[in-house]
Amino acid sequence: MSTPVAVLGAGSWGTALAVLLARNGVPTTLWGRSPQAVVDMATARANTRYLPEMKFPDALGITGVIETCVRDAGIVLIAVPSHAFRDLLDTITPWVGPGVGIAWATKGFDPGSGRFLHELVEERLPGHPAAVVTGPSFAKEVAAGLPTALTVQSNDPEFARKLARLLHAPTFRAYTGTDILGAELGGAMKNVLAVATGVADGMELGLNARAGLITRGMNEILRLGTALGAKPETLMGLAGLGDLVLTCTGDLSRNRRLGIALGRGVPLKQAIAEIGQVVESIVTVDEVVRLAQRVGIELPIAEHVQHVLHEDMTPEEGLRALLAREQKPEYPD
Ligand SMILES: NC(=O)C1=CN([C@@H]2O[C@H](COP(=O)(O)OP(=O)(O)OC[C@H]3O[C@@H](n4cnc5c(N)ncnc54)[C@H](O)[C@@H]3O)[C@@H](O)[C@H]2O)C=CC1
Ligand SMILES: O=C(CO)COP(=O)(O)O
Repeated sequence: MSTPVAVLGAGSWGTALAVLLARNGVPTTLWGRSPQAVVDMATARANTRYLPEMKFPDALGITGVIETCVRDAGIVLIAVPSHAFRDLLDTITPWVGPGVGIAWATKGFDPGSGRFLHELVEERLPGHPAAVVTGPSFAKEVAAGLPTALTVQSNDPEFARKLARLLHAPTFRAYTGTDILGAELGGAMKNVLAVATGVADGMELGLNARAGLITRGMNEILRLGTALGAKPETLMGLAGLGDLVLTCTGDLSRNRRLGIALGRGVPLKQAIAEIGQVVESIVTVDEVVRLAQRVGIELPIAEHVQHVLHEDMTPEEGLRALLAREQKPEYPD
C-alpha cells in the first residue's frame, strides 16, 4: 500500500491536491479547521465553499481531528495560508512520526519574522525530509482536469521523487529538484508582482505595460533570488517565471484580481472582501521588501506595490513614480 498522506488545510488548493492524490490511489485524508465545513464536505462529498466542481473520490478521508490525521500519516502536506503556517506547524510537531516527510504548498513567508517556511520546518522537525510543492497551478483548472505542471523541490531527492510520483497523473506533471529556497522565493514574489500587473490592467494601460512589468518583475525575482543563493534555473522555471506569467495574466488569480480592483479605484478593504479568499501578497509584500533591504537590493516594483497596499499611495501615483525612475541599463554588464 502507498504511503498515507495527510493534507492539512481545506481551502481550494488543499482540496484540489487531496482529491488529486486520492484519485491516484494514494490513501489520503483532508483535514479542515472548521467543524461545520468538515461536516459539509463529508456530506456533500465536495468542498462546496471553495471548490464545488471537484467531486471527492470515495477513498478520500475527511476529518476535523488533526492529531489522528497527522499521527497516521507517512507524508504531511500543508496547504494553509502563510499566516497560519507557523501555528499549524507548532501544533502538529509533537505528532509527526520519525522519518515522516513534510511538504507544503503554501506560498509566502512567516509573517512578522519574514523567515522562509522551510526554515520553520527544519527548525521544528530537523532531519525530516522536507519539500515545497509549487508552480503555476490554479486550483480551479486542476479541478477541471486541465493540464498542469508543477515542481517538488526538496532537501531529500528520494522524497521529492516519491511525492512527485504520488502527485503525477495523466494531466498533472510533477517535476523535482533540490532548490527549496529558490522555489519558495519565486512563489512568494510572483504574488506581489501580480498585484502590479493587475493594477496596470485595471487602469487599462495596455499590453506593453503588462509585458514590461512582468519582465522587470522577473528581473526583481532573479536579483533577490540569486543574492539569497537560489539557482537561476529554479527562478526561470515553473516556481518562478512559470508562476509569474500565470498569476500576472490569469484572471483566476486572486492577487491579480486585487490589483485590477485597485487599478479601477476600488478601496483595498472592499477589494479584499469581494475576493473572499486568501490574497497572499498583502502579507508577503512587507516580507519581500524587508528581505531585499536586508541584502541591499532595490526592488522598485515590489516597493511600489507595498506603498499602494499599505501606505496610502494611489495606484496612479505608484505607476507615475515607477515610470519617473532614472534611466539605467537593462541588466548589469
Ligand atoms: N488556490 C490556488 O490555486 C493555489 C493556492 N496556493 C497557495 O495555497 C495556500 C492556501 O491557499 P488556498 O487554498 O487557495 O486558500 P483559500 O482562500 O481557498 O482557503 C483558505 C483555507 O485556509 C483555511 N485556514 C485559514 N486560516 C487557517 C488556520 N489558522 N488554520 C487552518 N486552516 C486555516 C481556511 O479555513 C480555508 O479552508 C496559499 O498559500 C496559496 O498561495 C498555491 C497554489 C495554487
Ligand atoms: O498560486 C497560484 C497559482 O499558481 C494562485 O494564485 P492566487 O493566489 O493569486 O490566486
